[in-house]
Amino acid sequence: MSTSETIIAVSGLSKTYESGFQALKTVDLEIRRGEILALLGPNGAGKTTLISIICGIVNPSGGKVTVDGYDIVGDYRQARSLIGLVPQELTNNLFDTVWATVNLSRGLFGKAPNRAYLEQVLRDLSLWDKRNEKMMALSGGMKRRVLIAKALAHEPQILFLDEPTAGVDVELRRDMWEMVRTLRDKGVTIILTTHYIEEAEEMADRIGIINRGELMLVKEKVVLMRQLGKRQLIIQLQQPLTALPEAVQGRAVELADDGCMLTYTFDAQGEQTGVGDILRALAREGVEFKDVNSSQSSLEEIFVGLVHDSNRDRAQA
Ligand SMILES: Nc1ncnc2c1ncn2[C@@H]1O[C@H](COP(=O)(O)OP(=O)(O)OP(=O)(O)O)[C@@H](O)[C@H]1O
Repeated sequence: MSTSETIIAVSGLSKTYESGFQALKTVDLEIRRGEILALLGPNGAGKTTLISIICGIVNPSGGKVTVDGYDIVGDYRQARSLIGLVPQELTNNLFDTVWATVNLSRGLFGKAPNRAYLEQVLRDLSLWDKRNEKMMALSGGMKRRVLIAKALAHEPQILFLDEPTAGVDVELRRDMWEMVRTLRDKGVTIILTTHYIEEAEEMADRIGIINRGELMLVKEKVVLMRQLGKRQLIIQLQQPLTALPEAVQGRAVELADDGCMLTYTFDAQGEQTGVGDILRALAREGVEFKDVNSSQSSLEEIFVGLVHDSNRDRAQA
């Protein structure tokens, strides 16, 4: 096994479906061993297409992907055996039991039987008590848990989760996050696609944003939030103001909430935030504060801003 930092290398990857629709346009991406990478993007952005190509389900139209050095086309079996995929859609044979489903999946990858390992996987996913039940008798949430167990059955080094928590209840979502963290602690590389930005915010080490078949950026989550996030100082006033105080005119200060609140937006990265200046200037003018606090824009605001700006630029082009 290679120990290089990159476990999946995607270069110049493109996909045009038979309909002529170009779902991916020259994607380059290096996924690091042991990281949790979240791929965010609106509906139809190309997330599933990208994952499906890496997992060997969809053929690329151009470019190259290697998984731990194995080419996904030329060395398909080796590459695929390193990967577990939890797809969006339920794909199980409804007449099989939970145990048979998971055991069969392990066998398909040519792995020797390992009852103890599979028992642990089922226990971790709260499925052990259901092991003898037929798939058709399970609830939707339980079926999803089986999809995860199936993906883990052959002890993959890499786990892809395609919108793992779409439509699942709070408990399953929490269990899934817990499981993802445990797997990461064991060194498994995890790639998840999601519409839930808070999920990426909570879980990911790095975040990739896909829009219209293009990977717009891939960055460390903390860097992304620091670079693109804006901070805001929110000042609640004792007495409403009818106009912006002169001392803060020309600064990024706005009067809101019928004159009862002042907001000051500043660059979170800047060396000088200007917060002290603003507060002193207001105090000098006799403005009295009821409450002062600050907020950091969320990943959701950053994401919406980025995708919105890019779509607007395209429309204007
Ligand atoms: N087999 C196919 N033939 C033609 N077009 C397809 C095919 N599969 C996907 N597409 C199109 O490619 C685009 C990207 O789809 P994809 O499923 O990769 O997006 P996604 O980002 O995963 O979206 P979602 O968040 O809705 O799952 C969509 O416009 C989709 O309609």
